[in-house]
Amino acid sequence: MILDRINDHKRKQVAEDKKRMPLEQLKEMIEDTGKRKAFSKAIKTGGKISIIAEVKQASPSRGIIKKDFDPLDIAAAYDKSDVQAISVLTETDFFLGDKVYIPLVKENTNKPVLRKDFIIDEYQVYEAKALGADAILLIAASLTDDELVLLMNTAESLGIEVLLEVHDAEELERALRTDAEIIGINNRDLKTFVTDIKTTERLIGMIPKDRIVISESGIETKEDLDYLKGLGVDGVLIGETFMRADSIEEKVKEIRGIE
Ligand SMILES: O=P(O)(O)OC[C@@H](O)[C@@H](O)c1c[nH]c2ccccc12
Repeated sequence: MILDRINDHKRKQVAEDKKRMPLEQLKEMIEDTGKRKAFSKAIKTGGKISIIAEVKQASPSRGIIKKDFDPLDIAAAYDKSDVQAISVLTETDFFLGDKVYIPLVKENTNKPVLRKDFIIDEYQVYEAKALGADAILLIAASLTDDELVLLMNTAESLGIEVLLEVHDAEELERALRTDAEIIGINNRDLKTFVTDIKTTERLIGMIPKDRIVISESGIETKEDLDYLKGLGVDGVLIGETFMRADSIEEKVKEIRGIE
């Protein structure tokens, strides 16, 4: 299964990273920006659906998505567009991301940034903070309940927010037992790569109104956005559709229904 493969690989990488830069040293690089909750504030618009736009070069299911990939250009386009936050893939071997893309992107925008990676160790949460991320993704399918609580507590202590991703009812039940404020429903099954936007419809009814709900993956058109809005999601996470667009700014307008 691909998710297990990625996580196994990640465990080895984190072990090497810890040798290169021990946690104590990493902690010294963390600055307290005092900026808390920037991510959830930005995506709680109180009205229109919010968009988290992703910086994504490739994926294991699609291969290379964007050939002339320049994270700075993409960040600049997202900065000018009606998107509320930016997700940056930092996983190197399956998604061709890079940790340095976070500080790079932050140079070109003040919008909050989510670190999108396969986080299985506290070390990576400290790293996300040192890189300047406002939020991290945690994937319920990759973590035990105890690991989830530990990583969420670490994030909380650093003033970094968590988008907790689920794909099915069982994962969602586990997520709801934590105090995760932001729940992501991934329409893509990370075990099979099958994407079905109706996943959101199947799960959203279980989620109490006080949580922020983000629908992730496979969102391509204005119709998709309208459909998800109708289901009551607060926001969407979109990567490929923007990466394949000739103009990101035009694409954002198109799916928002702005002429
Ligand atoms: O490119 P898409 O289909 O718009 O999907 C974006 C995002 O949801 C997807 O990249 C994603 C969702 N959860 C993940 C976990 C790991 C890696 C990637 C992801």
